[in-house]
Amino acid sequence: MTVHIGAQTGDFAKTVLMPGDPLRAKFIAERYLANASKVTEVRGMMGYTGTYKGKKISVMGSGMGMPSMGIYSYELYTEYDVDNIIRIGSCGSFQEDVKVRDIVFAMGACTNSNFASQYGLPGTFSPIADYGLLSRSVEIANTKNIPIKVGNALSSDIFYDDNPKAWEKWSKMGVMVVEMEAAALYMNAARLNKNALAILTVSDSLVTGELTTAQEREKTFTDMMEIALELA
Ligand SMILES: O=P(O)(O)O[C@H]1O[C@H](CO)[C@@H](O)[C@H]1O
Ligand SMILES: O=c1cc[nH]c(=O)[nH]1
Repeated sequence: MTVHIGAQTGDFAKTVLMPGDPLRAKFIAERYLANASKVTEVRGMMGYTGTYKGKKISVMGSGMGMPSMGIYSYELYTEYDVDNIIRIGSCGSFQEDVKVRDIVFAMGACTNSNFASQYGLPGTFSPIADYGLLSRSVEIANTKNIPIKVGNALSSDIFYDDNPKAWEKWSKMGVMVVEMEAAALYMNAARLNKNALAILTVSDSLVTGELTTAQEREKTFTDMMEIALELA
């Protein structure tokens, strides 16, 4: 047990799927996992372990933002011997050709957060996905005939930006989407010699203003969930 996770040693699988929303974790456990049992619910951040096609898999919410993902991923890697964390999140599109419901694999995660300052590096760090997880996820998507995009994401500390046009500068640099956790996950994985990947579904577009509902974000982004389950 940790301060933030109520599970016992051995309760988590080597691979944990992590949506931001704990209700998306519950949905995945109920819909896809056989013999799922709840292993933690401290602070309402539900985590479950069960099997998918005979493989032991866990799924747990990360909460929103880099501090929350920073805490949960660190504890899973260091206290529960987890090797792989696959974030399955929603994101906003920065590009005209990245449409609502498209799936984006975050090869890199730019950030406006100060998370990396803890490492005291003499320069900037580029948080990147594990290549093995990334390349296998591309193969899985191709096999399933699910179209995907692979590219750069922004992990932002800010959802409601004082400057509503701030995203346009990231867009000019080819950054595809914005979300709020991948960079912290990638940095924890790098520092702890573990593996991570963020698979994202576009829930809204900063370009067009199109939006999906909270319920759609919880229950309908199933292609992303199924790719992550095959990858685990
Ligand atoms: O749908 P999730 O995984 O929570 O991801 C995105 O949604 C939340 C903001 O609405 C942030 O956590 C962001 O990263
Ligand atoms: O962080 C996020 C997630 C979804 N949509 C956004 O615009 N931002």
